[in-house]
Amino acid sequence: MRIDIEHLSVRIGGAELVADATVRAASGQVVGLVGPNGSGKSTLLRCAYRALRPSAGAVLVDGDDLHALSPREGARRLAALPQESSSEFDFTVGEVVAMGRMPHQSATGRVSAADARACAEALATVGAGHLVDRGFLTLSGGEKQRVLIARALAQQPRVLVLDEPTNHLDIAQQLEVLALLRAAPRATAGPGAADAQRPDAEPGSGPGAEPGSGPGGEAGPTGGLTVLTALHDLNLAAQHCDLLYVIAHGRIVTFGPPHEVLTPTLLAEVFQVRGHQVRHPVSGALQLLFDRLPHQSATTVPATR
Ligand SMILES: Nc1ncnc2c1ncn2[C@@H]1O[C@H](COP(=O)(O)OP(=O)(O)OP(=O)(O)O)[C@@H](O)[C@H]1O
Repeated sequence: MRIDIEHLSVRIGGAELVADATVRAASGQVVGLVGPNGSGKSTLLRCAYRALRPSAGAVLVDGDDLHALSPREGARRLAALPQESSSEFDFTVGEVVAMGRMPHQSATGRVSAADARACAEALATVGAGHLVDRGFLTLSGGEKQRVLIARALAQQPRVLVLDEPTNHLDIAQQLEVLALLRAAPRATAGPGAADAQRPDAEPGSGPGAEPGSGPGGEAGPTGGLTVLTALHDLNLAAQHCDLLYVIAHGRIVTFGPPHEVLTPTLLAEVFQVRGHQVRHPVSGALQLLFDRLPHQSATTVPATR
């Protein structure tokens, strides 16, 4: 199932927080949204999981306007992990994860064997099965984050929208969670899903290209978990995302495979750092090294609002 955020704008109190943003994730892709603080990532994602209604544009889930679907149908298709979602639930971990099953339950709210199985699997996936009887409030920040990811997985969505899922996680857990998100599409995808994750099978990309308009752009495989996630850590984004969209001042400035997007020029213009692309000495994966940009040579993306 794909998600297409089409020409989306958000205006609040006279300010345009997001302007004409188009972000597309084909079925089974892991798509990252990166940008500096205050660039509009959370605002865009809040529209993508229905917490905010856009002023213009649309969020399409498999071609249907998400904001026109019933809440139940929307929640069956799409789950979210908001940025500040560590709500103070006075429930056990098992009860918090079971909340993810609500879109699938009858009006009586009776917990079926399928519900129990989905919750147990979700907790096991994030390595938190042992926490099931703990009070949510007693967990560490990282444990809470993993439980909230489990709640989203228990919802068995086809599209997962996450805002900074690695918040509160130590480095091992950051790598674990992102590997998990990458593995999820392969675990649940239909035939051909693995192909869609190859860089050479990704949509047309780069500045000026229409997102999803290139070879393969409309050809995501059927089935599979589609992930759209905001990430601050550009190295994690580079290593775990098929495609990156870069947002600055509420506008998408470029998108494409990480190695094409995270160029020294873009890192200087958008993130105000001097960046170098290197390869991991063992894995060969793209790595970014940063240092401060000399102040006098800093260039900035023109403000759009
Ligand atoms: N309800 C609101 N009213 C007014 N301004 C808002 C509102 N929500 C967000 N903003 C502003 O919109 C801009 C974008 O905010 P947003 O939270 O989307 O950025 P972000 O890219 O997610 O930032 P960060 O990386 O710091 O989390 C910020 O300047 C923020 O102050």
